[in-house]
Amino acid sequence: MQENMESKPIPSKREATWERVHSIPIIDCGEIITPLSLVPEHILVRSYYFELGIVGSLPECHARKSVLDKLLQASLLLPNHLRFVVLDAWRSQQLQKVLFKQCKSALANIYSDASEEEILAKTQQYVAIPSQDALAPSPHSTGGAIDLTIATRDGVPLFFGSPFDDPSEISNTNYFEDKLEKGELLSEREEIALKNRRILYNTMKQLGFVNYSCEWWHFEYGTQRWAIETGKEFAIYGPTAVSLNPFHDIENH
Ligand SMILES: C[C@@H](N)C(=O)N[C@H](C)C(=O)O
Ligand SMILES: [Zn+2]
Repeated sequence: MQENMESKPIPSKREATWERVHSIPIIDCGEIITPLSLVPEHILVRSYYFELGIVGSLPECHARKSVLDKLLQASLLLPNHLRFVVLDAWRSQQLQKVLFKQCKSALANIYSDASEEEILAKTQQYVAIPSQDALAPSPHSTGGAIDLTIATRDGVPLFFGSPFDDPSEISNTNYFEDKLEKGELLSEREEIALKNRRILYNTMKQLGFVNYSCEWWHFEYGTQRWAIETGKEFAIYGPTAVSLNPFHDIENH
């Protein structure tokens, strides 16, 4: 199974604009949002922004129930010595705002000659505009978006070629595939990153997730982007809220 996952190239794609993404209707199916840390034998959860102490973050990661179910099934496709590590999933509006602001100022520092408009456009490549608009939500506010990586069961994070949330071209899911296509030789480390990106992409894809092509770690199910890429007429997840008690639904039945 592993060989297939790491040898299958990631197809290149043209990412839809945010405008196009937000033009897709949403009919929320009302599915519950659930904590992701209750199946640690298959999925590890490290709430990345909480560990960084960013306001608006939670110690737990939450997603829609089907996202958890699919993630669990995808985890069974991973080679036995590997495990998914979820870094973020449902996101509060407050957190989305902080991430947007932080990324914008980091990019403004890097591209000091760029105009405000250019910086804004670049920022939107790496962080969605904070929105809980029922027609145009940021993907993470729906519980259908998930940021994840892979580690070995003995605790070593796999190498993906760029750190999580690095706002640069090397984070493009296809970065190493593109190099290969151009006939460039990959170093040994780059070969490893290429294979690890393929493993993550192909396992998630098999369960119906779509990847955001600027970020090797970002996947969606049930969202507007998912609807575009899977040919659905409408998205099934709109913006939602999280109950801080994971057993809330059980207690209410
Ligand atoms: C901030 C980053 N981890 C991320 O999730 N980016 C996408 C584009 C988003 O904010 O939806
Ligand atoms: Zn994300």
